[in-house]
Amino acid sequence: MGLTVLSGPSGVGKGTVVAAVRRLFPDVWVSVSVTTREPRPGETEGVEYHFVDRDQFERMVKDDEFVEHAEFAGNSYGTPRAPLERRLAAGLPALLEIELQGARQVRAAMPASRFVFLAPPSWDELVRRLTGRGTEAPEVVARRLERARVELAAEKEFDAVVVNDDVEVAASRLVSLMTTE
Ligand SMILES: Nc1nc2c(ncn2[C@@H]2O[C@H](COP(=O)(O)OP(=O)(O)O)[C@@H](O)[C@H]2O)c(=O)[nH]1
Ligand SMILES: Nc1ncnc2c1ncn2[C@@H]1O[C@H](COP(=O)(O)OP(=O)(O)O)[C@@H](O)[C@H]1O
Repeated sequence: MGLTVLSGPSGVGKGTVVAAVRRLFPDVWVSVSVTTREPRPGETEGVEYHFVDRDQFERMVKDDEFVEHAEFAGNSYGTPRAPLERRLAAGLPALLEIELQGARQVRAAMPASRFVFLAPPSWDELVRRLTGRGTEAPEVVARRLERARVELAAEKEFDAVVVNDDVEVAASRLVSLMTTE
């Protein structure tokens, strides 16, 4: 009942599944990451992310304010340490949605955590989702697809795999994995 880490390739639907978890299971606590990426339309400071500039991010790294942090497609992302530690110290479950390098850092630092891989129903469906979102320029999509190939190969490092076919089914599977021993 401690920490669950959700990872998976860009475009598989991690953000969508986590949004469904927030909606259907409002008691589940989800860590809010810090990023240097620009907010997308509809994103709100403090909800999807805390948006900071590079200097602020670097200062937070130096001050050891992150449990883990990584570069992804030209931006930095990190998990704030203090709120997560407060949550876990109280014996309550917590969910992180992070990319592969971060998941590996958490595995090294907190090996008792549960690692869940969100997988696409197929490669073609992954390409469709990543292209269909329409929020990134073509070269950014290409960079993310390249990265997705590497991330798909890491599936076997994870404790459990959830296929994101239906969003609500995937959200329910994730939450039941979080709450079973
Ligand atoms: N290591 C790490 N990765 C993160 C963190 N927050 C988000 N990510 C990952 O960064 C990647 C890019 O996120 P984002 O820019 O929101 O794009 P999207 O996930 O493709 O919608 C995704 O794989 C996220 O899971 C974090 O705090 N640490
Ligand atoms: N189960 C699903 N079925 C169909 N489309 C999905 C599903 N889950 C997510 N999507 C769509 O796929 C795209 C990528 O989802 P997103 O949550 O942004 O992925 P990630 O956070 O993993 O990069 C979005 O357009 C989203 O609406």
